[in-house]
Amino acid sequence: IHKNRNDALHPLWQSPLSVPGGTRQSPIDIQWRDSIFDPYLRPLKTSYDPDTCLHIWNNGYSFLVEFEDSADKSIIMGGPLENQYRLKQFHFHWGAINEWGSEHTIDSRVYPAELHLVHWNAVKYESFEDAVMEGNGLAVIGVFLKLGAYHEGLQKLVDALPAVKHKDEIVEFDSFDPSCLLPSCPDYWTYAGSLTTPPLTESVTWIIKKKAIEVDEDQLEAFRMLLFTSPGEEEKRMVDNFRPLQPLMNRTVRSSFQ
Ligand SMILES: CC(=O)NCCCCOc1ccc(NC(=O)Nc2ccc(S(N)(=O)=O)cc2)cc1
Ligand SMILES: [Zn+2]
Repeated sequence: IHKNRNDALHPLWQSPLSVPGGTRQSPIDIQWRDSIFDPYLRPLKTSYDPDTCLHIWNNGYSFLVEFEDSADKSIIMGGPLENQYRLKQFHFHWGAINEWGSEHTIDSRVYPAELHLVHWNAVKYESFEDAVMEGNGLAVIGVFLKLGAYHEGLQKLVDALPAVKHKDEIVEFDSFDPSCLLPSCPDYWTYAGSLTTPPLTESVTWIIKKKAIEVDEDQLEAFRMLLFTSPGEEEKRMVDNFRPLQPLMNRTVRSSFQ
Protein backbone atom coordinates (compact mmCIF):
# COMPACT_ATOMS: atom_id res chain seq x y z
CA ILE A 1 0.00 0.00 0.00
CA HIS A 2 1.14 3.55 -0.60
CA LYS A 3 1.48 5.08 2.84
CA ASN A 4 0.22 8.62 2.72
CA ARG A 5 3.42 10.67 2.76
CA ASN A 6 1.60 13.33 4.72
CA ASP A 7 1.25 11.12 7.75
CA ALA A 8 4.74 12.26 8.74
CA LEU A 9 3.62 15.90 8.73
CA HIS A 10 2.36 17.45 11.92
CA PRO A 11 -1.11 18.88 11.21
CA LEU A 12 -0.20 22.23 12.74
CA TRP A 13 2.91 23.11 10.80
CA GLN A 14 2.76 20.87 7.72
CA SER A 15 6.41 20.32 8.61
CA PRO A 16 8.30 17.07 9.16
CA LEU A 17 7.74 15.63 12.61
CA SER A 18 11.38 14.67 12.61
CA VAL A 19 14.25 16.33 10.77
CA PRO A 20 16.07 13.85 8.50
CA GLY A 21 19.53 13.31 10.05
CA GLY A 22 18.50 15.28 13.15
CA THR A 23 20.56 14.19 16.18
CA ARG A 24 19.62 16.93 18.69
CA GLN A 25 15.93 17.72 18.21
CA SER A 26 13.58 19.30 20.77
CA PRO A 27 11.44 18.95 22.82
CA ILE A 28 12.43 15.91 24.94
CA ASP A 29 11.19 14.15 28.04
CA ILE A 30 13.65 14.97 30.86
CA GLN A 31 14.15 11.88 33.08
CA TRP A 32 15.13 13.39 36.43
CA ARG A 33 17.09 10.30 37.56
CA ASP A 34 19.11 10.20 34.30
CA SER A 35 20.14 13.85 34.49
CA ILE A 36 23.68 14.43 35.73
CA PHE A 37 24.50 17.08 38.35
CA ASP A 38 27.29 19.27 36.93
CA PRO A 39 29.05 21.26 39.72
CA TYR A 40 30.68 23.46 37.08
CA LEU A 41 27.33 24.85 35.96
CA ARG A 42 27.09 28.46 37.16
CA PRO A 43 23.97 30.31 38.27
CA LEU A 44 22.07 31.76 35.33
CA LYS A 45 22.17 35.56 35.33
CA THR A 46 19.36 37.49 33.63
CA SER A 47 19.23 41.24 33.20
CA TYR A 48 16.23 42.49 31.22
CA ASP A 49 15.53 46.16 30.42
CA PRO A 50 11.73 46.75 30.20
CA ASP A 51 12.36 49.65 27.80
CA THR A 52 13.54 47.16 25.12
CA CYS A 53 10.03 45.68 24.90
CA LEU A 54 8.54 46.46 21.46
CA HIS A 55 5.25 44.74 20.62
CA ILE A 56 3.10 41.62 20.82
CA TRP A 57 2.57 39.75 17.54
CA ASN A 58 0.35 36.80 16.59
CA ASN A 59 2.55 34.96 14.08
CA GLY A 60 0.08 32.18 13.40
CA TYR A 61 1.92 29.65 15.63
CA SER A 62 1.89 31.48 18.98
CA PHE A 63 1.95 35.05 20.24
CA LEU A 64 5.41 36.60 20.53
CA VAL A 65 6.55 39.52 22.67
CA GLU A 66 9.50 40.95 20.75
CA PHE A 67 12.41 42.99 22.08
CA GLU A 68 14.76 45.51 20.58
CA ASP A 69 18.03 43.57 20.29
CA SER A 70 20.48 45.98 18.64
CA ALA A 71 22.43 46.41 21.91
CA ASP A 72 23.27 44.38 25.04
CA LYS A 73 20.35 45.72 27.07
CA SER A 74 18.32 42.58 27.81
CA ILE A 75 20.74 39.71 28.25
CA ILE A 76 21.43 36.41 29.97
CA MET A 77 24.81 34.93 30.87
CA GLY A 78 26.37 32.28 33.10
CA GLY A 79 24.60 28.97 33.51
CA PRO A 80 25.88 26.64 30.77
CA LEU A 81 26.64 29.59 28.48
CA GLU A 82 30.15 30.61 27.35
CA ASN A 83 29.01 34.01 26.11
CA GLN A 84 26.23 36.43 26.92
CA TYR A 85 23.07 36.14 24.82
CA ARG A 86 20.56 38.84 23.87
CA LEU A 87 16.79 38.50 24.39
CA LYS A 88 14.95 38.56 21.05
CA GLN A 89 11.43 37.38 21.95
CA PHE A 90 9.38 35.24 24.25
CA HIS A 91 6.31 33.15 23.46
CA PHE A 92 4.28 30.24 24.82
CA HIS A 93 2.97 26.78 23.86
CA TRP A 94 -0.28 25.49 25.34
CA GLY A 95 -3.05 22.90 25.05
CA ALA A 96 -6.80 22.96 24.40
CA ILE A 97 -7.30 21.72 27.97
CA ASN A 98 -5.19 21.76 31.16
CA GLU A 99 -4.20 18.09 30.73
CA TRP A 100 -1.52 18.92 28.14
CA GLY A 101 0.19 21.84 26.41
CA SER A 102 3.88 21.95 27.33
CA GLU A 103 6.60 20.87 24.87
CA HIS A 104 9.13 19.44 27.33
CA THR A 105 7.99 16.96 29.96
CA ILE A 106 9.58 15.94 33.28
CA ASP A 107 9.42 12.19 33.87
CA SER A 108 6.56 12.21 31.34
CA ARG A 109 4.65 14.83 33.35
CA VAL A 110 3.00 17.30 30.98
CA TYR A 111 2.17 20.87 32.02
CA PRO A 112 -0.70 22.97 30.63
CA ALA A 113 1.71 25.47 29.05
CA GLU A 114 5.39 26.35 28.57
CA LEU A 115 7.10 29.76 28.23
CA HIS A 116 10.15 30.13 25.95
CA LEU A 117 12.49 33.12 26.33
CA VAL A 118 14.59 33.18 23.14
CA HIS A 119 18.12 34.66 23.18
CA TRP A 120 20.92 34.76 20.59
CA ASN A 121 24.72 34.83 20.84
CA ALA A 122 25.51 38.42 19.89
CA VAL A 123 29.17 37.98 20.89
CA LYS A 124 29.82 35.43 18.15
CA TYR A 125 27.22 36.37 15.49
CA GLU A 126 26.04 39.51 13.70
CA SER A 127 22.32 38.81 13.72
CA PHE A 128 19.66 36.49 15.07
CA GLU A 129 19.22 34.95 11.61
CA ASP A 130 22.94 34.09 11.48
CA ALA A 131 22.86 32.69 15.04
CA VAL A 132 19.84 30.51 14.20
CA MET A 133 22.06 28.41 11.93
CA GLU A 134 24.88 27.80 14.47
CA GLY A 135 25.23 25.09 17.12
CA ASN A 136 25.86 27.64 19.88
CA GLY A 137 23.75 30.38 18.34
CA LEU A 138 20.69 30.38 20.58
CA ALA A 139 19.78 29.93 24.25
CA VAL A 140 16.14 29.37 25.20
CA ILE A 141 14.91 29.41 28.80
CA GLY A 142 11.89 27.15 29.24
CA VAL A 143 9.49 27.76 32.13
CA PHE A 144 6.53 25.48 32.84
CA LEU A 145 3.14 27.01 33.68
CA LYS A 146 0.86 25.11 36.05
CA LEU A 147 -2.69 25.77 37.18
CA GLY A 148 -2.79 27.59 40.50
CA ALA A 149 -2.78 31.12 41.83
CA TYR A 150 -3.43 34.19 39.68
CA HIS A 151 -0.16 35.53 38.21
CA GLU A 152 0.02 39.32 38.62
CA GLY A 153 2.87 39.84 36.15
CA LEU A 154 1.23 37.75 33.39
CA GLN A 155 -2.01 39.74 33.51
CA LYS A 156 -0.58 42.71 31.59
CA LEU A 157 0.14 40.29 28.76
CA VAL A 158 -3.27 38.60 29.03
CA ASP A 159 -5.04 41.98 28.84
CA ALA A 160 -3.30 42.72 25.52
CA LEU A 161 -4.20 39.40 23.83
CA PRO A 162 -7.62 40.41 22.40
CA ALA A 163 -5.73 42.98 20.28
CA VAL A 164 -3.75 40.16 18.57
CA LYS A 165 -6.60 37.63 18.26
CA HIS A 166 -5.88 36.93 14.58
CA LYS A 167 -2.77 35.81 12.69
CA ASP A 168 -0.45 38.71 11.73
CA GLU A 169 -2.09 41.18 14.13
CA ILE A 170 0.47 43.21 16.13
CA VAL A 171 0.08 45.69 18.93
CA GLU A 172 2.55 47.97 20.70
CA PHE A 173 3.56 46.67 24.10
CA ASP A 174 5.93 48.55 26.32
CA SER A 175 7.87 48.39 29.57
CA PHE A 176 7.33 44.76 30.33
CA ASP A 177 10.05 42.99 32.32
CA PRO A 178 9.88 39.25 31.55
CA SER A 179 11.90 38.36 34.66
CA CYS A 180 8.54 38.56 36.49
CA LEU A 181 7.72 35.30 34.64
CA LEU A 182 10.79 33.46 36.00
CA PRO A 183 10.48 31.29 39.12
CA SER A 184 12.64 32.46 42.03
CA CYS A 185 14.22 29.00 42.36
CA PRO A 186 17.57 29.00 40.47
CA ASP A 187 17.50 25.26 39.65
CA TYR A 188 17.51 24.18 35.97
CA TRP A 189 18.31 21.37 33.57
CA THR A 190 20.28 22.06 30.39
CA TYR A 191 20.83 20.12 27.14
CA ALA A 192 21.72 20.69 23.48
CA GLY A 193 18.61 20.85 21.27
CA SER A 194 16.77 22.59 18.46
CA LEU A 195 14.01 25.02 17.59
CA THR A 196 10.66 23.27 18.05
CA THR A 197 9.08 24.99 15.02
CA PRO A 198 10.43 25.40 11.47
CA PRO A 199 13.27 25.67 10.52
CA LEU A 200 13.90 23.25 13.49
CA THR A 201 17.61 24.16 13.39
CA GLU A 202 19.88 22.45 15.94
CA SER A 203 21.16 25.69 17.40
CA VAL A 204 19.59 25.86 20.88
CA THR A 205 21.17 25.48 24.31
CA TRP A 206 18.03 24.68 26.31
CA ILE A 207 17.78 25.84 29.93
CA ILE A 208 14.67 24.30 31.50
CA LYS A 209 13.70 25.69 34.93
CA LYS A 210 12.90 23.02 37.48
CA LYS A 211 10.12 25.03 39.21
CA ALA A 212 6.91 25.92 37.39
CA ILE A 213 5.15 29.26 37.75
CA GLU A 214 1.47 29.32 38.73
CA VAL A 215 -1.24 30.94 36.60
CA ASP A 216 -5.01 30.71 37.06
CA GLU A 217 -7.68 29.16 34.79
CA ASP A 218 -8.85 32.48 33.32
CA GLN A 219 -5.28 33.37 32.35
CA LEU A 220 -4.80 30.04 30.55
CA GLU A 221 -8.22 30.43 28.88
CA ALA A 222 -7.11 33.81 27.53
CA PHE A 223 -4.37 32.02 25.53
CA ARG A 224 -6.99 29.65 24.09
CA MET A 225 -9.14 32.44 22.67
CA LEU A 226 -6.39 33.41 20.24
CA LEU A 227 -6.75 32.21 16.63
CA PHE A 228 -4.36 30.56 14.16
CA THR A 229 -6.40 32.16 11.40
CA SER A 230 -6.48 35.59 9.77
CA PRO A 231 -9.55 37.85 9.85
CA GLY A 232 -12.22 36.65 7.41
CA GLU A 233 -10.97 33.04 7.44
CA GLU A 234 -12.92 30.27 9.13
CA GLU A 235 -11.84 30.62 12.78
CA LYS A 236 -9.42 28.01 14.19
CA ARG A 237 -8.61 28.41 17.90
CA MET A 238 -4.90 28.67 18.67
CA VAL A 239 -4.45 25.60 20.89
CA ASP A 240 -2.17 22.53 20.97
CA ASN A 241 0.70 24.51 19.38
CA PHE A 242 3.35 22.17 20.80
CA ARG A 243 5.66 19.79 18.96
CA PRO A 244 5.65 16.07 19.87
CA LEU A 245 8.53 14.67 21.95
CA GLN A 246 11.72 13.89 20.02
CA PRO A 247 14.26 11.07 20.65
CA LEU A 248 17.03 11.86 23.16
CA MET A 249 19.58 9.97 21.01
CA ASN A 250 23.16 10.42 22.18
CA ARG A 251 22.55 13.30 24.64
CA THR A 252 22.84 13.80 28.38
CA VAL A 253 20.79 16.29 30.34
CA ARG A 254 22.74 18.12 33.05
CA SER A 255 21.25 19.56 36.22
CA SER A 256 22.45 22.63 38.13
CA PHE A 257 21.22 21.06 41.39
CA GLN A 258 21.69 17.82 43.33
C1 LIG B 1 16.97 26.30 5.92
C2 LIG B 1 16.17 27.48 6.39
O1 LIG B 1 14.94 27.41 6.52
N1 LIG B 1 16.85 28.61 6.64
C3 LIG B 1 16.13 29.79 7.12
C4 LIG B 1 16.96 30.41 8.25
C5 LIG B 1 16.81 31.90 8.26
C6 LIG B 1 15.54 32.34 8.96
O2 LIG B 1 15.24 31.39 9.97
C7 LIG B 1 14.53 31.85 11.06
C8 LIG B 1 14.50 31.06 12.18
C9 LIG B 1 13.81 31.49 13.32
C10 LIG B 1 13.16 32.72 13.31
N2 LIG B 1 12.50 33.22 14.42
C11 LIG B 1 12.30 32.56 15.61
O3 LIG B 1 12.25 33.21 16.64
N3 LIG B 1 12.15 31.20 15.58
C12 LIG B 1 11.96 30.39 16.69
C13 LIG B 1 11.31 29.17 16.51
C14 LIG B 1 11.11 28.30 17.60
C15 LIG B 1 11.56 28.67 18.85
S1 LIG B 1 11.35 27.58 20.20
N4 LIG B 1 9.83 27.10 20.25
O4 LIG B 1 11.68 28.33 21.40
O5 LIG B 1 12.19 26.43 19.93
C16 LIG B 1 12.20 29.88 19.05
C17 LIG B 1 12.40 30.75 17.97
C18 LIG B 1 13.18 33.50 12.18
C19 LIG B 1 13.87 33.07 11.04
ZN1 LIG C 1 8.76 27.77 21.79
